[in-house]
Amino acid sequence: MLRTAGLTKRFGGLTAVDSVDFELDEELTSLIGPNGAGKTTFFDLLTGVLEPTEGTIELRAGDEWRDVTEAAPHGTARLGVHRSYQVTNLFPTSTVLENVRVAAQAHGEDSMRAWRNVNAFTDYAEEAHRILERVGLDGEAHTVAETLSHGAKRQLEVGIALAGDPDVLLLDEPNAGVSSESVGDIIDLIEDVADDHAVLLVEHNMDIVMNVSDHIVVLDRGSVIADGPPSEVRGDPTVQEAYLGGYEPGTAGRSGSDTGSEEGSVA
Ligand SMILES: Nc1ncnc2c1ncn2[C@@H]1O[C@H](COP(=O)(O)OP(=O)(O)OP(=O)(O)O)[C@@H](O)[C@H]1O
Repeated sequence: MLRTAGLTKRFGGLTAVDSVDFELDEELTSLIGPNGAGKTTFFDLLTGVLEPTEGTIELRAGDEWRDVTEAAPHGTARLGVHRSYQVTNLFPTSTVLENVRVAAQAHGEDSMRAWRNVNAFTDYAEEAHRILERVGLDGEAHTVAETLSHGAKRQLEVGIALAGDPDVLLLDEPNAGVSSESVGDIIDLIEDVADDHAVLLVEHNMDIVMNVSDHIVVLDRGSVIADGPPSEVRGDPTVQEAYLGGYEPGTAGRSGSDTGSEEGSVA
């Protein structure tokens, strides 16, 4: 679905992403690594927020690979790469339904869908309702977004990303700030969207990562230090030393990185 070759980003003398060769298939891949490893910078490169210093990014379109290295965020979104943001990216005073409907409409107008017609408003609202059901927010359709719990906001962000009808979904810490009771819902949501999207997940909660991932890529100081299924990556001594030293499995009820050093999370 998406691949990079030699992808590099330097900020002055600091190499934040260092010659990364990466491929995302129809699966759920997690990108993990210590704070400052380059995960957010890698996401920013994939979505066109940052321009690479070197290397290429390609997206598969049918049987062909399309070079999207130079694409701006709007362009990568139109080509099917959508991201749910670590920092909340909602219209806070609009309802849950409005947030998703507007995203669906923006995408529909962009892609000039055939069903754009006089009933378009209703169509987009119906699509938004379907998405809300999928992300578990159908009961909150008329709630004002800013009044939602942290967990529900993360669900809404995923809903907004889904409204763009993505092929590739980049999930940026969907568990950040989520209460322990809601972690199970977030896991269910991640697994559900991974059924029909290629998903790249950045997440500090290792219980979530080890549970949901088909594949894990470990970054350390901008470079890939390990790449494989969870069972392999977990036992890799280099990964243990660089990142997983403090990880104790089986504590998935705890929240993510922005609440500090929690059981099940390493940073
Ligand atoms: N705009 C920027 N200008 C200069 N340096 C930057 C910039 N953005 C990131 N960096 C640096 O690049 C490195 C990688 O940062 P990045 O935020 O990508 O790491 P991360 O793995 O996402 O970390 P975290 O887990 O804390 O979110 C860090 O050393 C960071 O200080």
